Amino acid sequence: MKKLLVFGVGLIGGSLALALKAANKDWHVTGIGRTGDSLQEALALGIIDEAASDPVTALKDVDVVMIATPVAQIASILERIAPHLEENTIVTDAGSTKAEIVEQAHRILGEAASRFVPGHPIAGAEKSGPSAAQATLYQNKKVILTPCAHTDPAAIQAIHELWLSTGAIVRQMSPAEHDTVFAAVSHLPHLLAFALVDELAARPDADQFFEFAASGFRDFTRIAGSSPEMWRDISLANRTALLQELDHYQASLARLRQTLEQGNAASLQAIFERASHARNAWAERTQSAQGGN
Ligand SMILES: NC(=O)c1ccc[n+]([C@@H]2O[C@H](COP(=O)([O-])OP(=O)(O)OC[C@H]3O[C@@H](n4cnc5c(N)ncnc54)[C@H](O)[C@@H]3O)[C@@H](O)[C@H]2O)c1
Ligand SMILES: O=C(O)C(=O)C[C@]1(C(=O)O)C=C[C@@H](O)C=C1
Repeated sequence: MKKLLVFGVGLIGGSLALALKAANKDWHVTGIGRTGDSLQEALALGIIDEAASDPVTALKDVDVVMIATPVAQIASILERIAPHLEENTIVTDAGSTKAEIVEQAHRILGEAASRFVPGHPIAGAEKSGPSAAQATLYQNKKVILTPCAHTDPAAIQAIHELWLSTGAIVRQMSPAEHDTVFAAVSHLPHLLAFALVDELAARPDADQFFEFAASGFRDFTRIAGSSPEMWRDISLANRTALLQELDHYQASLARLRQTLEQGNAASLQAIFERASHARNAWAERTQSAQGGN
């Protein structure tokens, strides 16, 4: 019997529990939450075998601790578990940002930081909570691990194998490289979607706009339905890289605005052709890699 302790049994932690159970019936999963209600829901859905409130007893004989809470909660959870971690317990996380979490883990866990394997599954949705969890969420999706030179290779291997068993494709990066990349391809797009919807919704005649918004608006803004707490925490934790991406985007919008103001059809066409070509080529590559994005 292998024991997994999940802090935060929502979309990401719950999907990991379901995927591991689907791959190997031997996993026993305990959940620790912020509210009793969501743990009861996770129990009822068969995501966890047990709900716990005291991390000290819950940590006994645990093989893997997965922290899948919003990123601003991770440091205080590490502080709660640090004094009670057993020699063989490996700690990992699923946070969407990595540099700040790695720094916190080193500071809080001390020696035991060698058994902290930072991770980030590149799979998700705009839905939250245990009811959104799915056993198949990670199939053919990338998971990024960001260990450092001090991370125990056996711990890295164990977390690598854990994700492989969910059907994921595992890659490694440095925390800084991770945060730079995901500021551009994940965090900025979420900010833009939130900003667009917020601006439209604040207009006195917003209802009319929403009444006629169709699939283009739906595609662009799906992610604005995501958890506000999660995205507040991601934005703040990756603030430096995100501000840089915002600057690039604002410069690009300013160029586009000028082109439009000038009525420069050739320039507009050139910008749209480059973007359309790059977007279609990316979509084809990710589709031909068995849907792995
Ligand atoms: N949603 C995505 O698309 C996605 C993808 C990859 C990674 N992530 C990351 O995974 C993590 C979880 O995201 P999610 O989408 O599963 O969110 P979620 O809201 O579905 O689940 C998070 C759960 O954590 C619980 N929680 C909050 N604070 C807690 C605490 N102090 N102790 C214990 N439980 C606590 C919440 O009650 C909730 O049940 C976040 O760090 C997020 O950045 C999310
Ligand atoms: O599909 C979505 O709704 C997502 O936002 C998933 C998404 C992404 O940006 O691609 C969001 C945050 C994560 O950390 C990883 C994946």
